[in-house]
Amino acid sequence: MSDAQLNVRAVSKTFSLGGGRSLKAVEDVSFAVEQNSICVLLGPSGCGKSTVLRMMAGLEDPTEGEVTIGDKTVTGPGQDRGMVFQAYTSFDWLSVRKNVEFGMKVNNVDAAKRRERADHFLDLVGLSKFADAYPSQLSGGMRQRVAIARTLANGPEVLLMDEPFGALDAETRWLMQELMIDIAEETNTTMVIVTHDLEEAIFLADKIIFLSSHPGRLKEEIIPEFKAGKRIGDKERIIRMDGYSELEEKLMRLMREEGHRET
Ligand SMILES: Nc1ncnc2c1ncn2[C@@H]1O[C@H](COP(=O)(O)OP(=O)(O)OP(=O)(O)O)[C@@H](O)[C@H]1O
Repeated sequence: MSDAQLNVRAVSKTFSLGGGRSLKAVEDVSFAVEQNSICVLLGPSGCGKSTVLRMMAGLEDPTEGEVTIGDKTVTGPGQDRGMVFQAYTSFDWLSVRKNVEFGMKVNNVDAAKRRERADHFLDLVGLSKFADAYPSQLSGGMRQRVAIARTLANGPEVLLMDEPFGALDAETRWLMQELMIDIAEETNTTMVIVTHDLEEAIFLADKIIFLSSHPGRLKEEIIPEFKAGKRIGDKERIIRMDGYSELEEKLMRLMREEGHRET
């Protein structure tokens, strides 16, 4: 596949720790994210997943290398990319609908269009009935759905998500993962998702980028071949498919190797 929308090219990141000390968090990482695909960044804690995602978002500058979207180099945040974090980032003094309209309002989208788009994305994430509620009245999973709807309503080409379901209980997490498959199918948004949850990675990914730790290097690029290029929106089904357990075992082995390397 050569229709990559996003390219991470030979990217390294060294953080200055003060007092003349520095930490190389990411070293010479390259990979491509194809248009309309879901790419999962996986690896042990501290391997640099968030740092790579933040460079894609333009929130950190690479020390070496570059991130490109189409033929443009990323030099800072931009409306072509939307970001969803683990922590709920809703505006608690605004209703759910106003939360989703927020970015559009900043961009001077007219009121009728804002409302129409907000209602569309609230429907997509299953929150139409809660449009007039306030975030404090919602569960964690619902608040994260507000954040996703708000980000999608701004029309990004790429959705960047950093452990988006990390704070949720197992059952809600499961439902959110299934929802993300529906959203990817419906909106054709390219997604890059950071996780350290193996099951989440296998379920969501068209491609898994596995990073090794200290510094984060590309250890393996894995296509879950057993899905045969299709997205399976049903977790119970995917877990029973031939090839699922083999991939899970492989990822567990990679995680264990990297865990041992750290100690
Ligand atoms: N702003 C910063 N200044 C200094 N060091 C940093 C900074 N941000 C990240 N690091 C370091 O870079 C390394 C990679 O961090 P990063 O958060 O990208 O890893 P991660 O794989 O996302 O971890 P986790 O899964 O635990 O969230 C870590 O050693 C971290 O301490």
